[in-house]
Amino acid sequence: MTERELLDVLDTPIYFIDAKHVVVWMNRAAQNAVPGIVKGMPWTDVQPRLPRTHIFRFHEVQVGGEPGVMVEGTPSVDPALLSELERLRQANEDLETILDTLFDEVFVTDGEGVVLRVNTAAEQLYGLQNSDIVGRTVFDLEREQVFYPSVAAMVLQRRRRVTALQETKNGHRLVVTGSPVFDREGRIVRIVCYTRDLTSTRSWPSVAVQGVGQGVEIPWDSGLVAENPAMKSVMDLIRRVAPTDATILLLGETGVGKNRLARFIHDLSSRRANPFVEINCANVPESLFESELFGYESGAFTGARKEGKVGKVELAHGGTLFLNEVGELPLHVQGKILDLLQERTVSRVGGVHTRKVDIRIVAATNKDLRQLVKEGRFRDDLYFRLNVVPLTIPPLRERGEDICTLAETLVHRFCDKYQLPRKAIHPDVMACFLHYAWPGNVRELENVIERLCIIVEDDILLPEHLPEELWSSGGTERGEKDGYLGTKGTPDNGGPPPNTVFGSSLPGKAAFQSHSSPDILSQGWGIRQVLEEVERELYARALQQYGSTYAIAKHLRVSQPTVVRKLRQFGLSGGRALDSQ
Ligand SMILES: Nc1ncnc2c1ncn2[C@@H]1O[C@H](COP(=O)(O)OP(=O)(O)OP(=O)(O)O)[C@@H](O)[C@H]1O
Repeated sequence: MTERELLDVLDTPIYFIDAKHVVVWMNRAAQNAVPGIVKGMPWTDVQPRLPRTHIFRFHEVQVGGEPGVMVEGTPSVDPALLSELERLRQANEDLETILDTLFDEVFVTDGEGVVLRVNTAAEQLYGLQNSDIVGRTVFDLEREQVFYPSVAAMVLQRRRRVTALQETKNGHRLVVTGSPVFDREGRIVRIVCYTRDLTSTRSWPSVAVQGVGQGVEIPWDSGLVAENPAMKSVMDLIRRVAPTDATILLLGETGVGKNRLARFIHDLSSRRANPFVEINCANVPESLFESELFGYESGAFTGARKEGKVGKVELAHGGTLFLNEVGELPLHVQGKILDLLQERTVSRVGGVHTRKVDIRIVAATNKDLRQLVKEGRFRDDLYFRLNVVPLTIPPLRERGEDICTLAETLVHRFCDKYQLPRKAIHPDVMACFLHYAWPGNVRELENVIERLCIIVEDDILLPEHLPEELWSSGGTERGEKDGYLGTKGTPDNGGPPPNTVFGSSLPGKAAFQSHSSPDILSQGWGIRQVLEEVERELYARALQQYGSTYAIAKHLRVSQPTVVRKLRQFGLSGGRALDSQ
């Protein structure tokens, strides 16, 4: 190949000009770039016609054995475009740096569930290089159990923010919140997942996360939350037995939702248009039981209404009779209930007639009926009659998935109810919720959240807003029994020593003693003020001891952003310029 043939195959336009400034040769790219330029043309005629899309450089060369010039054009880039590109490159670099300094994992996908970015925290959580995650779909990663379930997949399915518990292949237990980002047409274009690792701070709820998308579809307007697999099984069974007339016995601790489920059973049955009548057996005085249940005829007893009274059983005709707290039924009434269950007839107190009733019985108790039978306080024949379809509702502490979803829906519900802007829940708060034993179950969670929604002015619920029993739940009965690690911790498990604040384990105990001494009472300090002072002191000492906000976060078992916020709040500078915030 000759030199000219070689230049002809190049994409860059090239012109050769001789010593008299006349074009003596040009390659094909040059002919295509500006048609009409021919050999022999003076360069002064050519130059104004050169395309602006190129930058032309001049090189001194020998042309036909004499000094000449080779003009070479390279595509030019708009300087504005160049600086925009540079700005974007810098912004991207900043974003990567910010993401990588975060303690927690951040995971971003597109609207198809393809992973676009993850920060370095992810490598540790999933035991994979970022390059092994980016570009894959969350569905594949879920299938390969790199993590399970995929919260991004749940967000795609539900088109709303989702918080759920997740387990990773290498044994990390995470609380993940995924938020959708929509475009103007309402399409999901990004899902941003923020992850909190709970592995080292608590035991996992006793039921592992499984079966997302399995189980029952609860009617959207039931408002019932059942994401936990054991709870899903309960709902599954309810769905199957509700349409039958089978007697159902709901078992479970106080506040787990027995009442709510009894109504749900009624609503799912063909009796839904007829009455749902509840009698709370714990609230009826023993002497009034029979008349409450079965009614009475006029003049049946002294003090009775002249016109008589229809009992609850008759009122429930065609519908459902809900015997709440059935374990409290007096023995003599138990026999009558047994008759009712067998005969489906009722006779009013003081009456001679029996009436047929068409009722479905749902009963509930938080007592151990078998134990009551053993103690002779509950008839065994009635127990067997009621125990046709027993449904045990797990306590809330065993339903981590439900805690997360309930907490979020309740925050929305109460903020809407009180016409307040909706609040977010900080992952540390969620972790406290997951720690806590919830002796009052869903009812207690409802109360806590309602109170928080009203009291907290910030638009995010933070650990310091929680009532004491919740933020110190690592030391609750459950925490200690199960070996949970909480904010109290123990020296054995790497947490701060017990009673760190007022105890003798920390050096410089004297600093705290002034607050813990009886003097404090005479100073008229409120508990909040005392706690704040102690917290300030603790942060001050941690800052002195560890220096870095990351190290403080690790030792105090809070997130690094919380440390930064606290140090600011208490006016404590240092911490290596707050470790880049
Ligand atoms: N799965 C759930 N989803 C949403 N809300 C629930 C759920 N379970 C219970 N709740 C709510 O929790 C509160 C307590 O529920 P409920 O009164 O049904 O409990 P319970 O087990 O009958 O309590 P008790 O034994 O004290 O009578 C109610 O406000 C109820 O609506």
